[in-house]
Amino acid sequence: MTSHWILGPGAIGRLLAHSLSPFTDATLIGRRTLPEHQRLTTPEGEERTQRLATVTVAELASHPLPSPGCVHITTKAMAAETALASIADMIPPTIPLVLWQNGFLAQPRLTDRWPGPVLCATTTQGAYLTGSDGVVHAGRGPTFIGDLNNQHGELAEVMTQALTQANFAATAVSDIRQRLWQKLAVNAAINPLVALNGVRNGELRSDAYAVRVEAVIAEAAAILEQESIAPPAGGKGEDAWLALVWQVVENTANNKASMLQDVEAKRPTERGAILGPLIESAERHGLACRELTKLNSELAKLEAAF
Ligand SMILES: NC(=O)C1=CN([C@@H]2O[C@H](COP(=O)(O)OP(=O)(O)OC[C@H]3O[C@@H](n4cnc5c(N)ncnc54)[C@H](OP(=O)(O)O)[C@@H]3O)[C@@H](O)[C@H]2O)C=CC1
Ligand SMILES: CC(C)(CO)C(=O)C(=O)O
Repeated sequence: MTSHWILGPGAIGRLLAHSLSPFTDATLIGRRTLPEHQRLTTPEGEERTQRLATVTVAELASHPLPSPGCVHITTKAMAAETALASIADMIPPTIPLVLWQNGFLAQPRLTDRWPGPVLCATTTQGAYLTGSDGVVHAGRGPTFIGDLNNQHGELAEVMTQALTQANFAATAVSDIRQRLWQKLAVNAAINPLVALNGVRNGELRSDAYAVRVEAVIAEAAAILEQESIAPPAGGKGEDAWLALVWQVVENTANNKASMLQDVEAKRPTERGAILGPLIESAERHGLACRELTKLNSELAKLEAAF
């Protein structure tokens, strides 16, 4: 992979740019001008400043760059299509995309609409921004890459090699759809409740919230079965999902989940990409989704007040 454009210079976008830049040609593309000198704080607390190639969409339009080898889209889920549309005239439609969003919103839509290959990544790397020139790499974790129709296995291999060489450990997989939905299920059980109640993940274990967590999992487990998404760790149905969610709550007890961070910053949440596909699937299959719909409405009401 010769050159990478990274569209969406947020936490994941900057982490990717910091990782790739020492090894290959990587350009961060955003809506606003960013300082060239960007600071990365590693999980070990080390600070490194690098000069990253950054450009705005407007600058790209007036001073085109040579076509890249691929475009990583690292916006939030609801912004991915608009972001791609803003540069679509500047790249051949055969360029491979890599979608880094949580949930399952941008992935099926862009797989259907983009003529070139569309890879999807699901990552457990953790990162957050500290102003316009800094990103904190809070925790390392694996990344899995594949495409929804399993037609681009070789490309996924090339991409994971480029990332792994840049110390961004990644593995090509043939079951990315399963993995995206599994992560979505965990996010649906944790994120809306902590965001609505302003609590850290571990609080969900208290009586005040546990019943609602379990109600979400019961609805999600039935929906996932209809979507042919295997329960985690070879387990069976709702119990396996419950065990996974409580394990993640335990492991991330002290975390402020991403949706809570969005609510605190009065930013729109990714509810449409996380709760949306579950509710849409429940409606299609005639399944109950009262708790999921209630969470979605409560979040919509909260966001409307921002
Ligand atoms: N951060 C993390 O640890 C993890 C994040 N993810 C997922 O990765 C995705 C990205 O998350 P994250 O990096 O945290 O999000 P951020 O909010 O930090 O970054 C999103 C970036 O996209 C930019 N953007 C929005 N619209 C456009 C546009 N039209 N053109 C160009 N840039 C645009 C924003 O810029 P602006 O400032 O102009 O709004 C911002 O820089 C999400 O789906 C998230 O769920 C997954 C795993 C871990
Ligand atoms: C698993 C969880 C909920 C951990 O905080 C997460 O992925 C998020 O914050 O979005």
